[in-house]
Amino acid sequence: MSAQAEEYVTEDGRKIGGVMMEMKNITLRFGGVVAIKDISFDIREGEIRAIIGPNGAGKSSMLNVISGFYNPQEGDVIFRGKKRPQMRPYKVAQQGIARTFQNIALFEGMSVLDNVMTGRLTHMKTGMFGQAMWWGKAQDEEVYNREKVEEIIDFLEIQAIRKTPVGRLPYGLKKRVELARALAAEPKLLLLDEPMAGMNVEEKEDMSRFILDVNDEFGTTIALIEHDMGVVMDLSDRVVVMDYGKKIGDGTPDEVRSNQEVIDAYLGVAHD
Ligand SMILES: Nc1ncnc2c1ncn2[C@@H]1O[C@H](COP(=O)(O)OP(=O)(O)OP(=O)(O)O)[C@@H](O)[C@H]1O
Repeated sequence: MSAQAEEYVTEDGRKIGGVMMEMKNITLRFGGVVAIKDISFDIREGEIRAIIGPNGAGKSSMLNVISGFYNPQEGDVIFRGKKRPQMRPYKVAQQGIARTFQNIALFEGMSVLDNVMTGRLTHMKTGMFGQAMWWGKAQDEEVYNREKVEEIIDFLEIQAIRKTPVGRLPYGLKKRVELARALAAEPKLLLLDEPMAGMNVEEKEDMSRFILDVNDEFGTTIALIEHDMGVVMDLSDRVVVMDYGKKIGDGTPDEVRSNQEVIDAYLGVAHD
C-alpha cells in the first residue's frame, strides 16, 4: 500500500481524493486457469493508476473485471462506497466507466465524427421510438450531444480529420479517436488498455500529453495498462504490479521501482 492514506495534492498541483473503486480479494478463473488470484487494490478519485506486469500476468483480465465484462468468482468490486452487484457491461458504462481496447475497436468505414458520436449512446435517453414520438426533445438532445462531441474533437485536436473514415487514418490517430469516443461518454473512470502500444516516440508523447490533459481538465480518474515503463512512471500516481495473477507490488512509481520482487519479475528483464 502506498504512503498516501488521505486525500492529497500532487507535486504538480492535482487533487487526489478518497477511494473511488475498491477491488477486494478478486479471484478470476477460466476453467483451470487462475487469471487473478486474490488481488486487492483501490483507485482514488482523480488519480492516474497503472497496472503493469509481464505478458499473461492478468492485467487485461483485471481491466475486464473493472469494466464489468468479466464477473470474478470471488471478491467484491466496490464503486463509490457501494458493492457493485453482478451487472452487464452497458450498465457499468452507465455508472460512468468507459474504456479503450488493446486492439482498436472502431467502426473503420464510419467517419471520425460518427465514431465519436457512438460514445454518447449511454447518454441518449429518447431512443428511436422517442425520436419518432417526441421530435422536439430528441432534437434538443441531438444538438447537445453534438456539442459535447465537438468539444472533445477540439480538445484532442482532431478537427482536421472529423469527416475522414477511420479506416484511412494512421495507427496513432486511430488510438486518439478511440480515446475521443471513450471521452464522449463523459466517464468518471476511464480505462485505457495499452494506450501507447504500436506507437512511435512522437505519438507516445502526444498521447501522454492528452492523458494528462484529460485528467487535469475534466478531473477524470484514469486506470491504464501499459508496457512502456518510461510512460508509466511519468504518468502514474500509483502503480499495481501483477505477476502470474498475483499482486507483487503496489505504490508510487518510486516505491515500485525499488521493490526487489518487481525488479526480479518485470523491471529487471527485457520486455516489449
Ligand atoms: N477468455 C479467456 N479464456 C481463457 N483464458 C484466458 C482468457 N483471458 C485470459 N486468459 C488467461 O488468463 C491469463 C491472464 O491473461 P491476461 O490477458 O489477463 O494477461 P495480461 O497481463 O493482460 O497479458 P498481456 O500483457 O499479454 O496482454 C493468461 O494465462 C491467459 O491465457
